[in-house]
Amino acid sequence: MKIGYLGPESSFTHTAAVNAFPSEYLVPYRSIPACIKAVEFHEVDLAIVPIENTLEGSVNTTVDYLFHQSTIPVGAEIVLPIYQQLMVSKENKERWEEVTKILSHPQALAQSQEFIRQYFPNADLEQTPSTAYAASFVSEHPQEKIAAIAPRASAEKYDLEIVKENIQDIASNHTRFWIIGKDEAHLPYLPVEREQMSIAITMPSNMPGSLYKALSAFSWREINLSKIESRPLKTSLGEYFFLIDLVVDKPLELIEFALEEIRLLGGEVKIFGKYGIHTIYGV
Ligand SMILES: O=C(O)C(=O)C[C@]1(C(=O)O)C=C[C@@H](O)C=C1
Repeated sequence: MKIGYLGPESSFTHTAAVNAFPSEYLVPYRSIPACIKAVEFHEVDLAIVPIENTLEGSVNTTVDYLFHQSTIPVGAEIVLPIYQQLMVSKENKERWEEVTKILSHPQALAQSQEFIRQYFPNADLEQTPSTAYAASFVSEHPQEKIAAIAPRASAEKYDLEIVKENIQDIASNHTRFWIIGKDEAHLPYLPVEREQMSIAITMPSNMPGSLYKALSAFSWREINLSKIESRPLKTSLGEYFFLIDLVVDKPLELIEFALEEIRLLGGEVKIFGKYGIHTIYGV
């Protein structure tokens, strides 16, 4: 089986992929849309993409692409602890405080903003396609006064020196990843903690209390929501869809009835998938 991921090797997504699929063939891609397209064009069987982080919230690129441009189902979720490290070339390890530019993926820069404000308030911040890409760039430009924020695995892979450890704004930082694709996602090495369903609903714009009415379909059936968030529909100002995660601890029929009730109210429902959540520990 071929599994696409946001590369290069040693990115957080790569770590999630290695833990989920230790013996499958992993294929790196340069962006999240490229990973999703690789599934659509059958270049890979499944892909793994980040969906949400404790500190920074939803990964909008993933949410928007899956909502607007794709019908690929979600088959499983992986939760990975995220520790950000500041790393420089071996040549710069004694003078890391002179760094004038920090490179990383926007999510990693945002997750480390308190650290950056405290230690490098004047540094330029440059966004890269992934954390591992930032680390590889630093290793290719060893003389430049630049640093990368990336995983420990990237420092090992690109022979960089970690000069400040675990610089993310909170100790307990996690990212959720979705495994997407038509094929079933079998993860024999990672036990399922619980089941969840993710959906997007769009309610008629001129209906007072439409969100309240939609949510009551879950409420009176005692279906628990673990997330609700609005995203722009990209049609006009004030038009949104709602991304909702439902806890699946009751018969599925009950959820199906609730979704049917929302449709009868005039709402549109897109089901991303019903899937198991697997947490990776000790990485
Ligand atoms: O850049 C990486 O290493 C990634 O795998 C991407 C990504 C993300 O998009 O959220 C994954 C986990 C971390 O939250 C930071 C970055």
